[in-house]
Amino acid sequence: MSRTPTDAGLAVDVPGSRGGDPGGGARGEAPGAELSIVTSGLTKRFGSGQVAVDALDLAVPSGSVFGFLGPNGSGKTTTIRMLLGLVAPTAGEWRLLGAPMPGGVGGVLSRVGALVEGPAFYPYLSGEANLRRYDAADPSADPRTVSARIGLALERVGLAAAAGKRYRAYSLGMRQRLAIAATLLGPRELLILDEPTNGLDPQGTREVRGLVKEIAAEGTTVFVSSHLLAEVEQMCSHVAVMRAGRLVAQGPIADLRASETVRIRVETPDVEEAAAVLAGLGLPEIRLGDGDVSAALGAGLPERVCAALVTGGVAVRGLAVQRPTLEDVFVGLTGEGFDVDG
Ligand SMILES: Nc1ncnc2c1ncn2[C@@H]1O[C@H](COP(=O)(O)OP(=O)(O)OP(=O)(O)O)[C@@H](O)[C@H]1O
Repeated sequence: MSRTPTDAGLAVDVPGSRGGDPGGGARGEAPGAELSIVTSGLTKRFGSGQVAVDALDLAVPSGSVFGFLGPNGSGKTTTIRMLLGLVAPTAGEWRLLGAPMPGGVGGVLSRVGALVEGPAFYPYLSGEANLRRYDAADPSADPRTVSARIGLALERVGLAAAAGKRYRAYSLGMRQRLAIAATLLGPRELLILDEPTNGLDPQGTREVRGLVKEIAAEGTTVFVSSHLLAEVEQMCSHVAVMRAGRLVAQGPIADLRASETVRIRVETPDVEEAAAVLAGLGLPEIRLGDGDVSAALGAGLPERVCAALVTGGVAVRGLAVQRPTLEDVFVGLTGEGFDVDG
C-alpha cells in the first residue's frame, strides 16, 4: 500500500498503480499478482469544462471482486465508459487484461463482458430467444456454437429453467440476470458491471449479489460499480472509492477495515465504575455514554474485559465487540459520512 494525499490533505492507502509498471503486480497485493485493470492518470474533462474523472490510478487485481464505490455523479460510469473505449479520455493510460488500450481493444474485448447500459430485450420473446437476437448482433460471435453458449450462460445465471418464459413475465431480478447472461455468451476473464442492482427490489438485489459471487468463484474478475456501501461490503473483496471524480481510497476491504480500531462497548448503569475498570486494563480511547462505555480493544481479549468488569462489581447489561464497517473506515479517512444517495 502506498500513501497518497487526497483533496483534504489526508493520506490514504492506495495500492501501487502509478505509471511505471501498469501490467505488473500491485503494491499491497501478493507479489506477482496480476492486474486485470490498471489505469494511470485517467482523466475525462467534458466539453462543458466539467472534470468527471480526475487523474485516476486504479489497480484491479485479477481474481478480485472489485467494488467501484461512489455517490451518484462521482465519475463511476464515465470511468467504465473510458475503460471500454466508449468515450475517449482527455488524458491518461489504461490496460485491460494486460493489453494497452485503446490499441489492444481488438484482442481483448472478446474476453471482457460488460453491462453498462442494460441491453434492450423484447418483452414478447423468451429469455433464450432474446439472447439469440443479442448474440446475432455480435459480429465476433460464432453462430455454430450459439445454442451451447446460450445454454451455458442461462445456466450460469440460474435461468435455465425459465429459458422459454417470455421476458415480460420475468421478475426484476430475473431480468437483470438475463442482462448478465448476455455478458456471459463467451468465456470471460473480466466482467465489468455498472450498478447491476440499480432499480432492483431487495430480492432482486440479493439474486444479483449472489450471482456476482458465483461468477467470481468460477475465476472471473468482476469490477462492479455501486453507490451502496453495504452492498459493496457484502459482495466485494476489494474496493475503490470515488468522490467528485477523485479516488479517495482503494485496496482489499480487509486491509481498509484493519486501519480502523475494533472497540468494545459495555452497557451498564455503572458508567463511571466501568470506565475505571477499562482504564485499569489499559484500554485507550474510553468514551462515556448515557448507560454505556466504550473503549478501543486493540489486541485485548473481550473475555478478559468481561471478567474484570464482573470482578469489579460492575452490573453488565450488555457487552459487544464493535468491528469497523466500511462506513467507519470512510468516516475515518475523510472525516465525513458516505452519503449513499449522493
Ligand atoms: N456527456 C457528458 N457531458 C457532460 N457532463 C457529463 C457527461 N456525462 C457525465 N457527466 C458529468 O460527469 C460527472 C460524473 O458522471 P458519472 O455518470 O460518471 O457519475 P456516476 O458516479 O456514474 O453517477 P451515477 O451513479 O449517477 O451514474 C457528473 O457530474 C455528470 O453530470
